[in-house]
Amino acid sequence: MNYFNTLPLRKKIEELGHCRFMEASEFSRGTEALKGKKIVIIGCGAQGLHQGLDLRDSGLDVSYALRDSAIQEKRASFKNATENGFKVGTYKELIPSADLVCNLTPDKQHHNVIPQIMPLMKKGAVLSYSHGFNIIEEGQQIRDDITVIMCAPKGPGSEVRAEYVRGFGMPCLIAVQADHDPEGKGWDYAKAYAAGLHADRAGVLESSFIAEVKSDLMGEQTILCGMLQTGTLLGFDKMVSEGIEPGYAAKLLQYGWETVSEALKHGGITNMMDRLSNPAKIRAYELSLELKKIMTDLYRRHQDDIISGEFSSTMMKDWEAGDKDLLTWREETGKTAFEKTAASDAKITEQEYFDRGVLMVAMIKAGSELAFETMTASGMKPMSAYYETLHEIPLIANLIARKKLYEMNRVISDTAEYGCYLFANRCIPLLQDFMKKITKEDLGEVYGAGKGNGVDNVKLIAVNKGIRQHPTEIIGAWLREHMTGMAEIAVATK
Ligand SMILES: NC(=O)C1=CN([C@@H]2O[C@H](COP(=O)(O)OP(=O)(O)OC[C@H]3O[C@@H](n4cnc5c(N)ncnc54)[C@H](OP(=O)(O)O)[C@@H]3O)[C@@H](O)[C@H]2O)C=CC1
Ligand SMILES: CC[C@](O)(C(C)=O)C(=O)O
Ligand SMILES: [Mg+2]
Ligand SMILES: [Mg+2]
Repeated sequence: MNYFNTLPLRKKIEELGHCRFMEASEFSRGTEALKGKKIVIIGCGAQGLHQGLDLRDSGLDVSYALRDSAIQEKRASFKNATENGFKVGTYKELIPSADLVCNLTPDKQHHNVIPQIMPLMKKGAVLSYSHGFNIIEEGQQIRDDITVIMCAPKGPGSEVRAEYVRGFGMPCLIAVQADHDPEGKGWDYAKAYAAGLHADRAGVLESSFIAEVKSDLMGEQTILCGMLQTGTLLGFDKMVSEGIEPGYAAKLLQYGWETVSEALKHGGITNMMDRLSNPAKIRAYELSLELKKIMTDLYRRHQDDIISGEFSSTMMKDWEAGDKDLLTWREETGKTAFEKTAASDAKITEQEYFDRGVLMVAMIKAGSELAFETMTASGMKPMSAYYETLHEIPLIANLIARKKLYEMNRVISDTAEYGCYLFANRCIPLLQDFMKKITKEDLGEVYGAGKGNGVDNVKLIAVNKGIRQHPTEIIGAWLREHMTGMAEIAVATK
């Protein structure tokens, strides 16, 4: 049963808006609450492996409980854990002595996994999640003596590790589930968990399971994955139809998202737009306004379906059908011309990715502002919407640079992958007419080459104002001031 839908409106609003930026001083005890405690992670995939490596490097005692078949067949999860020197055991061997059990199995498995592990957990143990789907959308019941917490990194597992290794961290939302903190230790555990991932170096929000799940689903379906998939597939076909060499088009898209969105991390949309020439900036701004107009209803539809539970019930029907839709969509994506075209070895400089990628910049701007606006209009707070949109875009774009859309959809959760295809399959037809007006100058060639940097002052001032006054820029500037340790990512191609 959908837990969110059982709540009175007052409670829904309160939980959706639960968001407080946690000060560095609140993490002064670091990982102390978890020191000497047995942490058992279930599942050793995208989040499981990388969180485990971070927690161990932070001096904590981590081992992995895997299902019997994974151990017997020495599957990837078993290899991930053992080759990294972790202790591995069955549920029966490891869970009874665990102080903290981290459920890092795929969301679609939670309703199977939790009933298996719950009887094995010792009295008063803590159960943690990195996403609220099972508790909120499925209404999973947990034993009364168990404390239920969340530490949800706002980025892919591989990047949770990469940011830690770079000396920074991944922003996290932490939460303690309502009525599931019988000993009052939930927040201490959640804070220590976040500190173990070095999330406090990037920003930790005190949140709720509800705020996390409703914002996370929205971000991943729209701007983070669905929009990048949409822009990539449409952009590639457009460039090729305009006579741009396919290998070059593939390269511009594969590495372009990563390169242009890196500018976001450091200076938000303002900085990304400032990387364009004046005429290109005005063009990107105008395209982004048009895109926002066309896509507003689609973004709202996705958020509305997430809030009402329509999205989760549709996806759960697909789980019951053996992932019929998911697997079809995955296969279709694999067969697209973009996925099948290898990037050429043509040299594209870092600046050229901006100059030749005006449409990509416009899509990132439109998509991230729209997702931010839609989330905040639905009761989620700006800080949380910022992490879920702007901060995370480059972290997802990195995955496309590595191995195209395949890599993005492989690394993100099953829930995100499903939502990504769902959105892209709706957005691609919606943007057909818009794409007819797109020229090679908007994507593929240098915008306004040879025409100089001159523009109308009044227009430029209005555009700059429009960019800088967006609420995502206001909260972003404040949050970035707290991210002093952020390290630059080495962009794949410069
Ligand atoms: N992917 C990401 O980057 C992010 C994920 N999250 C959340 O983290 C959680 C984990 O997701 P993610 O890391 O993507 O998951 P993965 O799909 O990467 O990993 C799943 C792991 O769980 C194991 N597993 C699968 N099915 C079962 C089962 N029935 N019983 C026991 N173990 C099983 C798999 O091993 P084996 O099959 O060998 O048993 C595998 O090691 C989810 O709640 C997700 O929403 C949050 C933020 C980002
Ligand atoms: C963007 C997808 C994500 O929410 C994530 C990496 O944060 C996921 O579920 O994988
Ligand atoms: Mg997420
Ligand atoms: Mg997610």
